[in-house]
Amino acid sequence: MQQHKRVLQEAKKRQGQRPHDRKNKDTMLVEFMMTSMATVARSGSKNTQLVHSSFVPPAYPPCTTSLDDLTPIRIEDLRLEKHHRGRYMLLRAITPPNRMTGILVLVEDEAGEVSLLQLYQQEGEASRAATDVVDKHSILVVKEPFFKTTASGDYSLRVDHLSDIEFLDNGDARVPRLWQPRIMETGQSADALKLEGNALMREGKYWRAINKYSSALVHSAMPQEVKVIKRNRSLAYLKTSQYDAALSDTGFPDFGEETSDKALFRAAEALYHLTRYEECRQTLEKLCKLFPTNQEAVAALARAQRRCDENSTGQFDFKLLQAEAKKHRPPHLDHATYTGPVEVRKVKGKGRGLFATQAMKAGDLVLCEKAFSHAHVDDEKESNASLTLLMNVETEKGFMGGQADLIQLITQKLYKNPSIASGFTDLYHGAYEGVNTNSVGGKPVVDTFLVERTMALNVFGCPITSLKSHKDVSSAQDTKGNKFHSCGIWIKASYINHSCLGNVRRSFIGDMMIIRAAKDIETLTELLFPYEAPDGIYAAKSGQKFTNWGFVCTCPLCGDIRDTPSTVVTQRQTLLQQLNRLCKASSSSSSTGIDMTKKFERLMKALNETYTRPAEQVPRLLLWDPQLLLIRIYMEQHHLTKGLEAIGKILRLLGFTVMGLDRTAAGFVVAKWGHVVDHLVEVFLHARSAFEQLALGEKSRQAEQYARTVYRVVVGEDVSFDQTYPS
Ligand SMILES: C[S@@+](CC[C@H](N)C(=O)[O-])C[C@H]1O[C@@H](n2cnc3c(N)ncnc32)[C@H](O)[C@@H]1O
Repeated sequence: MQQHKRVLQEAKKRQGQRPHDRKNKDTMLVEFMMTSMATVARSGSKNTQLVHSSFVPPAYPPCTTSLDDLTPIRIEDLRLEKHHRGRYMLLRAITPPNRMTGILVLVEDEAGEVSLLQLYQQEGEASRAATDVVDKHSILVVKEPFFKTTASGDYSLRVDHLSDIEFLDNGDARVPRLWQPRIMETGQSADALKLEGNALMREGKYWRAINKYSSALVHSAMPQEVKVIKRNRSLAYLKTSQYDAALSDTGFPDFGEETSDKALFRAAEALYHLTRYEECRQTLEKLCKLFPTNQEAVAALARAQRRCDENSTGQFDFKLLQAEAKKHRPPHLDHATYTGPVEVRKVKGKGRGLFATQAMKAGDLVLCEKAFSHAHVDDEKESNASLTLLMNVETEKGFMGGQADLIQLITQKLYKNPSIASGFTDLYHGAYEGVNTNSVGGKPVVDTFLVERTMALNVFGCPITSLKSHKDVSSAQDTKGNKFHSCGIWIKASYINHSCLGNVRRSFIGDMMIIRAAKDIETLTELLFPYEAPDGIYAAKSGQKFTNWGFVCTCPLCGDIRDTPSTVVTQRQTLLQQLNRLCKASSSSSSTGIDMTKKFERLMKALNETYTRPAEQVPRLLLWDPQLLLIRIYMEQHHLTKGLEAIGKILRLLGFTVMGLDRTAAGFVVAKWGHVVDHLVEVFLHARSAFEQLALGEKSRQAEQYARTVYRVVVGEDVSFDQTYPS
């Protein structure tokens, strides 16, 4: 990062200069082809991790001027480190593309001058081949070109905003004569072009088919023919995830005369992907009525109905969701979002926040939200994967893997489907001011840097499922400390502010985020969860944990960390070390004698005395772990009274208020919920076991209910409870 900063500073010194040491065309061609060959060789070799690293330039806005109002500029006239505002370049690719972090290609202008062109935020190879984006002989326009020095000291045109580039069709009047192919499509009929489009569709070349159909439309004047070509193009748009355009091509919402089943079906598909489930359902109902023998439509209607039900009732088949998350890679699940009784409100000092509009009980479903965008990183797969590393010298932040991929995924989604962009662009994006227009000349404008900033302030890491991480944590298999590389954006959940001691908790099943109340919540309470799970360590820099998010946490735990003198922290550490030694000794010897447990209790008491604020206000997160060990020891030894006492202690350490953890017939009640951790399931199950052995059936059932509630909060559902904890 520092080295690149120096490169950038050096480059800045040359800002505005016209470079006089540009390489000639032949040298550039040879060098480019050598680099391309090396990329291919690297990607083909086994057991190598291909790291594509790239430095993000200082943020700059996309072009918001219509092409008609821009004037041309040639490569020769470009100045270094400059955005040539008000200008455009007409270019032709003279090489096939090379895919690195971006797509690289050599281009020439009409004067035959050559430059490297770097295109960023283009789709990944898996969804669109680089040659489908730009290939040898592609003709394109770069709006307000940015010319810069590359990390290797060469010069390049760099395009970060998708909307700053426009590809021209051969038939386009702006294509210079010199670059026009010998056989022009202008001579072809609309019907012939449509047939070519159909052939490309059959070959799976959807992007090229779109171009063919678009050319056909230019040459067609007959309404019926236009309708057919558009209907065909709508399928190509669906295949390339351009749902707004697909919907528009079907003639939705009135479809005109003689509505075809294909148009209705494609409109319904587009609506489904735009998550407009109710309109999708209505369209399919119409289709089923008009074409009652269409079995595909019947199945699609049933699917749309399920999404509508999930959306309105919050009833999900969680067993199915878990099975799907296990099976699908990436784990992108086909389900709707349910939004519970919540609303966005302003909060003093925090911008906006999410509030409960109804009282909720611990375990209640607040949100079950489908990711707006989700980047899956297979944590188990280590080799031969390509990894993107983006470094922003301006903000001194780096994005790796999932987060770097997410910027590209979101940018593409917004560019392809402007109708759903506002959900994302309305999210908090700090001080970055985006451009105040979202379309120019009927084409969407997407600001990559706004996407990057918004992503950084709203992204959440996620496991493949919280069920898996719960099992890992419970069996002490979690060696990564819950650091997940997959990540995503969940729009509604993004309005939730941070507190280390939140009242709701998020969990995941694939790309579905499930938020449940982790406490009983009163109406109009602000919903809060920890952005990072608190560890209870009293370190001086704990308060700086959230500087990346632009705030300092003021929750009671962080307040206590700040107020606790270092002498107390040292004393606590010494006691904890003694306790750890004792734990190790107990695990290596088969018997855990009375002496040892007494020592344990003494140390725990001494540790508790180092805290001044009641655990009800500030949970003692460092202590529940050893306390759990004590519970296990007592339960193993069938010291049920001691076991129940120890359970009461752990719950109080975590801020719970409980009653009835004894041998009496009085009910076992959690009067107030504290901080929920995964191991609480085990704690309540120990209580169930103790009560069972004491023949206190009702209390045992109650303890199991609490275990299930905690499980629901940490895993997201409780249908898998019996399998995870067979009795
Ligand atoms: C995911 S957004 C949460 C919603 C945001 N408050 C809004 O207005 O849209 C994260 C941003 O909210 C603000 N925020 C979250 N928790 C906060 C807290 N405890 N105190 C102050 N600001 C907080 C910070 O600006 C943070 O970067």
